[in-house]
Amino acid sequence: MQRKIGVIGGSGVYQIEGLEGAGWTAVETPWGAPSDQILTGRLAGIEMAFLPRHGRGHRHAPGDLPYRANIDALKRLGCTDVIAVSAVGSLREDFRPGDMVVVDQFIDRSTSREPSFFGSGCVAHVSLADPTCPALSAACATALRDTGAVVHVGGTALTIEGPQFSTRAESRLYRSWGCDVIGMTAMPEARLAREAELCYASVAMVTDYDCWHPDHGAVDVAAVIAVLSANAGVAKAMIAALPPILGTGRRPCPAGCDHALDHAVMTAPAQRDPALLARLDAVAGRILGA
Ligand SMILES: CSC[C@H]1O[C@H](OP(=O)(O)O)[C@H](O)[C@@H]1O
Ligand SMILES: Nc1ncnc2[nH]cnc12
Repeated sequence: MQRKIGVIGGSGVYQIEGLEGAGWTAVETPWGAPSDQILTGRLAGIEMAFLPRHGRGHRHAPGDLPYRANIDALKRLGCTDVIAVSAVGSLREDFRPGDMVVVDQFIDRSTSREPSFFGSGCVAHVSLADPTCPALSAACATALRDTGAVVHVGGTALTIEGPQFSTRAESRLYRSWGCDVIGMTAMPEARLAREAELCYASVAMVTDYDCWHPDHGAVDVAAVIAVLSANAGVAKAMIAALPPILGTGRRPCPAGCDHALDHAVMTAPAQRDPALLARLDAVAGRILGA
């Protein structure tokens, strides 16, 4: 099987360079339109699909993002792997602005987002115990080290609803929970990638210390943009370094990300809603035969 890598670019990452045969494509999905057109092409022989999470020009707020359409569109285009790039605040002293964190756990404090492709008419429960793909995450960590960035492997990301940043009391609370970084978009993106049987890795750039740190001012957008601008090349350099690490071919995922739905669907075949099954054609066609 050929590998195809989807990249979801976060704040400050609205396109990637160097793709052969590059072109922006509009993708329709049963869940609506994705955040933007998708840039496809090849990087050192690997098929790539890049989607700016907030759209070019940063049009979409984190609470209103078409999370389901974004993941469906990447799956529909044939992506096997998704690398999600995000700007995050740090909740610990030793994760400094400019550092990169390969996140491997999430706590979800978002409040008004569609968290699943499934529902009444086709009920499914996938495991999220280990929500990121270890092999893809390890490849990202290797590629990041090649860029010379300071890399932290492993970390728990807390997702807030936003769009406001947190209060100091919330920031201290999340630290007391053992969270390492804070952002607004990792959830439900990671949930949906697992339901769509995609290998998913979360690569976060630390842009600030949120508002808990006594020696740093509270986060604001100017501070985030200053760090993103100073480190703009890191995420793109990571992507450029990935092809020789990953290779073009793809074996079954050792962690089983690509078979996440094997024992997940509860609804008896005769009770399944044909309209929902039709919407699940790309995401769950492998097991539903849709
Ligand atoms: C400009 S800081 C707030 C904004 O940036 C992050 O976006 P993304 O995760 O897409 O990089 C954060 O989650 C907020 O949406
Ligand atoms: N401190 C912070 N809180 C939430 N999202 C962020 N994105 C970047 N910094 C953030």
